[in-house]
Amino acid sequence: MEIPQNASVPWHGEPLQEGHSGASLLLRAVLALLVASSIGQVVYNLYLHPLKDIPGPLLARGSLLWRFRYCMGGHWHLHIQKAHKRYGDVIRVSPNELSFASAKAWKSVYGIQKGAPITKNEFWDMIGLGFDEGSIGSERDYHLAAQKRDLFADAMSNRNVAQQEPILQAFVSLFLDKMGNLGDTKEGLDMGQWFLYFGFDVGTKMAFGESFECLVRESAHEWLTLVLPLFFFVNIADNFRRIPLVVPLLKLIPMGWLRGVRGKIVKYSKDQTAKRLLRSGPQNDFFDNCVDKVQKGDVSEEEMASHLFTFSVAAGETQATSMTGILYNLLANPEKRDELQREVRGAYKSTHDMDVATLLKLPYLQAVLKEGMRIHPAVPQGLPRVSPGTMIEGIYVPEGTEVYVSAWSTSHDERYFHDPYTFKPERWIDPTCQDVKEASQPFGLGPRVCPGKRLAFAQMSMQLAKMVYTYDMELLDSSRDWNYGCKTHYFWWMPPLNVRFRPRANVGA
Ligand code: HEM
Repeated sequence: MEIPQNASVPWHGEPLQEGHSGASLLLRAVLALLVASSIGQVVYNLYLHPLKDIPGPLLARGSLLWRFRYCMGGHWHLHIQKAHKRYGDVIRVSPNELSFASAKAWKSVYGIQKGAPITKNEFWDMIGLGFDEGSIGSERDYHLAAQKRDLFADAMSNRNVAQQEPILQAFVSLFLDKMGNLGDTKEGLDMGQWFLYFGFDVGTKMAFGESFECLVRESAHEWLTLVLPLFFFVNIADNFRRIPLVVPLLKLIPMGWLRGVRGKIVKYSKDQTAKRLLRSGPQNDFFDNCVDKVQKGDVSEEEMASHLFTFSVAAGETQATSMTGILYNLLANPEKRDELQREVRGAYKSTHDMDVATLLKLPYLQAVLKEGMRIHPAVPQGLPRVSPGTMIEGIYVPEGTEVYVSAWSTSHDERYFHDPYTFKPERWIDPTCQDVKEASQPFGLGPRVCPGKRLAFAQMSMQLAKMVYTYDMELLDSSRDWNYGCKTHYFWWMPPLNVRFRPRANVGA
C-alpha cells in the first residue's frame, strides 16, 4: 500500500514530532540538570566536603561508584584491605563513609566513649527487618539498647551457660552420630551445611525452647532457606540506601518475593512468641526474663518477637561460619590437627568426661578456636556505626559519617600478626609471641560486643573437642581450595567443605 505524501503517520508526522521535541527538550533539561548536579556533587565531595583530606581511591572520595563496583562481588573485604594498604589506616570508602584499619581503632570506634556515643547506624534497621520495635541487635538508641541487653544479661551469664550444658551435650551427641553414620564416604559431608544445622538447632532450642530439628531431618529448616538469602538483599539495599532519591523509588517497585519472605519470617517470629508466652514459669531458656516483663506489661509482644528474630539469626549463623572456618584451617594443616588430637585425647578417657569447664582450660583447643576466628572472622567487613561529631584516632569525624573498623584488614595485617595468612594457634599461647592480639575482634567490642561470646566458646569447644576425640577427619580434595571460594555478602557465602569421618581406631567411649 502506498502512503500519501502528506498523510499523518503517527510515528513520523509533523504534529507528533512537535510533541516529541517538547518532551525531549524537557528530558534533556532534566538530564542536564542531573549531570550538572552530579558533577557538582563530585566536585563538592572531592574539594569541599569536611572529609576531603581523608585519603582513598578517587572514585570512592568523589562518588558511590567505588563502593557500587566492588561491594557486590563478594570480595569487598579484600578490596578494602587493598585500599588500606595503599592509602593508610583511615580511608574514605564513599564520600560519607570511613573505614579504619588499626588495632587501636577497635576501642576508639566501639569502646565506651567519653562524650556523645558512637551508635549503630541505619544499616541496623534493615537487620531488624522492620519490626516496629528495635531488638537487642537492631536498636540504635544507646540507652534503649543497654536496657534491651539487660533483659538477657542473666541468660547470657556463666551460670546460665552452665545450666544449658545438658542441652548442648545432647545436640553434640546427635551431631556426632550423624557424622559417624553419614560421613564415612568418598564424598564425606559438607560441613558448612552441618554446622548450620547444628548452630540453628541448638541456638533456637536454647533461645526459646523449640529446636529447628535440622539434624534430625538431615535437611535445612525453611527458616534457613529464607533468612540467609535475605542478607544478600541487605547487602544490595545497603548500597542503594545511600542515594536519597532512589529510596522512595525502590519502595514503588513491586518486590513480591521479598515481601513474601519477610512476611513469613515475621509471622514465624510472632507465632513462636505467642507459643513461648503460653509457657510461663522458668523454662531455662534465654526468654525467661523477657516473658516475665511482657506479662507485667513492661515489654511489648512486638519487641519480644523482634528479639526472638535476632536470636534466631545471631545464635546460629555466626557460630556455624566460625566453626566451618576453624575446621577448614585445622584440617588443611595436619600437624596442627594432630597437636589438637594429642591434647584432647590425652586429657579425657571418654567423651562423657568432657564438660565445658575443663574444655575451656585446654590451651591448644582454645588457641585453635581463636586462630580460626582470626583467619576467618564471622563478619569480615565493618560493623557500621555513625559518628555523633567526634574525634576518632586523632581525626575530627563530622556528625552523620558512617564509621567502622574493617575486621578482615586488622586481623590479616603483618604489623599485628607475623605470617598473617598462616594458621598458627601457637601464637595465642607462646608467651614470647609479639603479635598484637587485640587486632582480632571476631565478637566485636564495647557496649555492643556479642553477648553470646561465652556461650559460643562453650559450644565450639564442646563440639570440636568431641569431633577430634571421636573421629579421624580428612579434608577431601574437592575442598582443598575452600578459602579462595569464600565470598562475603555481609555474612559468608562459602563453597562446600567436604570432610570424611572415620572412627578413631582406639576410641575410648
Ligand atoms: C562464634 C560465634 C559468634 C560470633 C563470631 C559472633 C559475633 C558477633 C558479632 C561480630 C556481633 C556484632 C557486634 C557489634 O555490632 O558490635 C554480634 C552481636 C550479637 N550476637 Fe553474636 N556471635 C557469635 C555467637 C552468638 C551466640 C551464640 C549468640 C546468642 C546466644 C549471639 C548473640 C548476639 C546478639 C544478640 C548480638 C547483638 C548484640 C548487640 O547489638 O548489642 N552471638 N555477634
